[in-house]
Amino acid sequence: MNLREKYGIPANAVVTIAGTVGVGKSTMTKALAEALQFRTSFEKVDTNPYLDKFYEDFEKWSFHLQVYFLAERFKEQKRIFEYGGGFIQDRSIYEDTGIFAKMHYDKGTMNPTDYETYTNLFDAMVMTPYFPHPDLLVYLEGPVDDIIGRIQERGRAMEQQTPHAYWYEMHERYENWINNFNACPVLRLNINDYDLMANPEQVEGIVERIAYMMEQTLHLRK
Ligand SMILES: Nc1ncnc2c1ncn2[C@@H]1O[C@H](COP(=O)(O)OP(=O)(O)O)[C@@H](O)[C@H]1O
Ligand SMILES: Nc1ncnc2c1ncn2[C@H]1C[C@H](O)[C@@H](COP(=O)(O)O)O1
Repeated sequence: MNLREKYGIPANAVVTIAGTVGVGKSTMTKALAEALQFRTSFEKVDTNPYLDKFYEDFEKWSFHLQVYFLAERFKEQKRIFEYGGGFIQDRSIYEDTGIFAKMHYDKGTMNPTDYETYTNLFDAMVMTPYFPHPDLLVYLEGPVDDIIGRIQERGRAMEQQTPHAYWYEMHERYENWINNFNACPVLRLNINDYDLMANPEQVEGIVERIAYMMEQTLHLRK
């Protein structure tokens, strides 16, 4: 019996992992997918044709990058829908608009017309049958300096060269964003409370909390 069966998590569940850059989403996605025998939906960073350019010149590439991410995430959403669920998704589509696009618009590195075009496109795309909300959003949080340390260690040059002020601002925005998020149920996990790299067996406790949360929200919906 795998952990999904042990804790009664539906085989068609969709769990999305959210949190700031470097917090540990991909690591969590892999661990949960293995534990639950679910498929994964990852952000593809290495093949993204805009990401490097974006970090070099936010103003020039913000719009291109957001449209690219939106298309990629929508394709993934469609794939999840076609398989009938059973997925762990690395980053939610809500963060693209609620964190990244908004942050660059507010900072003046995405112009107002582009921002309006992007948000119109986003609203039109997510309001389709291909866009069921996830059953649960697992939100990873932790001290910003620890997270910056992980970004430095991971070694993506474009992120290492980005001023720390960018990560501080993003971290603060994430806090505000999650406190107001209500598109689906949320399970908050602090990165100081588990370490899946040193102690992979801790995934079971996380699965248990996911199952409990899902059961509670199903009861509430009945
Ligand atoms: N528990 C942990 N302790 C230390 N480093 C970690 C831990 N979990 C993840 N990392 C490392 O932190 C970096 C960022 O993790 P990752 O899962 O890629 O984050 P994200 O997908 O949120 O950007 C990676 O180099 C990863 O190996
Ligand atoms: N919507 C986005 N806008 C700008 N940058 C983004 C967006 N989504 C992801 N990113 C960046 C942030 C990181 O540099 C990489 C991958 O993110 P990660 O949190 O490490 O999975 O893409």
